[in-house]
Amino acid sequence: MDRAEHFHSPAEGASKMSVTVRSLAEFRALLSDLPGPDAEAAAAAAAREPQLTKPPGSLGRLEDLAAWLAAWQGRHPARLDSVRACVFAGNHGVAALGVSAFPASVTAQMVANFKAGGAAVNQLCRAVGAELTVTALDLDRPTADFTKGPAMTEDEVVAALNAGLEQVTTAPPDALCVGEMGIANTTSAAAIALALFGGSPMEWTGPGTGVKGEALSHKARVVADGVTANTADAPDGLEVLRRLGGRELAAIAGAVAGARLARVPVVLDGYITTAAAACLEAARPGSLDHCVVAHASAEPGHGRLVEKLGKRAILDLGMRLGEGSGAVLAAGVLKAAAACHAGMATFAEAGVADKPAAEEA
Ligand SMILES: O=C(O)c1ccc[n+]([C@@H]2O[C@H](COP(=O)([O-])O)[C@@H](O)[C@H]2O)c1
Ligand SMILES: Cc1cc2nc[nH]c2cc1C
Repeated sequence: MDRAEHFHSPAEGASKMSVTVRSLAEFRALLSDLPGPDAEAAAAAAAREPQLTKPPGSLGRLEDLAAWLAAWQGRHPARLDSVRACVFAGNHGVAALGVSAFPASVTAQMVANFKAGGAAVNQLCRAVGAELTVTALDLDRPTADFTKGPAMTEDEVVAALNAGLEQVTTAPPDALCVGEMGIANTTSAAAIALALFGGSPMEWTGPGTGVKGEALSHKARVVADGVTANTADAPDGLEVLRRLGGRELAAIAGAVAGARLARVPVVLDGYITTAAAACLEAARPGSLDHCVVAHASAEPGHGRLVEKLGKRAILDLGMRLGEGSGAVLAAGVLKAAAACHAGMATFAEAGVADKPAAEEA
C-alpha cells in the first residue's frame, strides 16, 4: 500500500494534510514505510557545531539534541517556535479490579481540570511556551477488562490510532510532546511491557498513583492474568496494544507515527507513554528513532523500559505524574539546545581563538 494514499490535502491549504487508517493492517503498512532522518540537515548541524564559541563537547547532550532535531525536522537549523503537548485520556476496564489508588471518575475530572487550566501540565506549558491539546477518548465507555480477553476491538483501536494521527498530521507543530491521563493505565503499561519484554509481573508493576502492600501484589496478578489471557499466539506489537492497551495508549501510538510522517520530533513522557510507544518499536524496529524520552519516571518499570528501547532519559526529577508533564519540561531543554545551536556566534564571527592553548604558536 502506498503511503500517499493516506495523505489528504484539504482544500484550504497544500501544507496541511491529514492521515487516517481504516484497519490495523493499514497502520502496520504505514510503519513499514516511515521516512528516515535527513542526511543534509544532519551534516549541516555537524559542520556548524565545532565552530560555535565553546570548548568542543561542552554543551554535552544539548549538542546531540540540536543535531537530532535538525535531522528529524529535515531542516537546519532546527526551528522550535511551535511546541504542542497532546494529552490523550481514556478509561480502563481493569480499573474496576481495584488496581489504582484513585477511582476511574478522576479521569474525566482531570480532563475538566486540564480544560480549565488548573493542572500541572497547564502551568508547565505556560512556563515552557507550549500549546496544549486535550483529547478525551470515549471516557464513558471504558475498554474491556483485559484479564477476560482483548481490551479493544479492532474498530476501537483504529479509532484511537486515528485520533492520535489527526492531532499531529492536520497541522504539524515543530515538536510534539505526548502524554496521557487514565486511571489504571499503569496496569495496562505493565502488561504491555511484560508481553513485549518478558520477565516477572512484579518487575513491571509499580505503585502508579500510590498502590502499595497487598494491593500492589494484587495489581501484579492482574498484570499477569492479562498477559496470560491475551498472548497465547505471540501477537505483534500492534496486537499487544489492542489487547492490553487503552484508547489513550493507542492514540499516543498514532500521534508518534503521525509525527514521523510529518517530520515532527517527539518527546515521550513517562511510563505509560513509553509503553505505548514501545508497541510501535516492537511492530517495526526503528519506529521510535524520531523520539526522545523526556525523563526518568519514578515508576520503577520505566527505567527498564527505556533501557529496552536503547534510549536515555533527558531529565531525572523524581516525577511520576503523567499528563505530559515531563515531556513539556524536556521540551524546554530542546528549545534551549536549538537556541544555542542556531544563535551562538562562531569563533570567526566573535573573534575568539578556536584552538586549545598548547596548539597556539
Ligand atoms: O508518567 C508516569 O510515569 C506515571 C506514573 C504513575 C502514574 N501516572 C499517572 O497516574 C495515572 C495512572 O496511575 P494508576 O495508579 O491509576 O494506574 C495516569 O493518569 C497517569 O498519567 C503516570
Ligand atoms: C489527581 C491526578 C492527576 C493526574 N494527572 C495525571 N494522572 C493523574 C492521576 C491523578 C489521580
